Amino acid sequence: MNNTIEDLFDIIRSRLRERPKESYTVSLADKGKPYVARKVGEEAIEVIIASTSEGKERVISETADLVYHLLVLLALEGITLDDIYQELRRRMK
Ligand SMILES: N=c1c2ncn([C@@H]3O[C@H](COP(=O)(O)OP(=O)(O)OP(=O)(O)O)[C@@H](O)[C@H]3O)c2ncn1[C@@H]1O[C@H](COP(=O)(O)O)[C@@H](O)[C@H]1O
Repeated sequence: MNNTIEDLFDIIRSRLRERPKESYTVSLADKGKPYVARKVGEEAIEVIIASTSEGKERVISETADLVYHLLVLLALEGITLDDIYQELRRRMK
């Protein structure tokens, strides 16, 4: 359970390398980085809406969508989770 984000990120990166036809990740990436970045913004707005008016279950579901789309964007940027962890650790007081 603890490594779920790492596992999902590995799957996303392997989809982008191997490009299987049925992959949502590949179809998303094919629309271009600006499109993926906008999806991250949309999913963030959906988290806000869920949090202000739709309840905990919807917040969990929309957060999962947000995390997935953010991981796809990071992969397209060539950023690793270690890069993010390093930055978080640098700020840690
Ligand atoms: N975790 C996810 C995940 N979360 C959300 N989504 C997809 O993100 C989309 C979000 O829905 P939206 O309504 O916002 O978007 P949409 O209308 O379907 O699509 P757009 O035309 O707006 O791009 C849905 O189609 C979800 O299926 C995900 N798609 C894939 N994964 C995982 O990513 C990995 C790779 O998946 P594939 O690339 O499909 O093999 C697998 O482990 C999957 O389980």
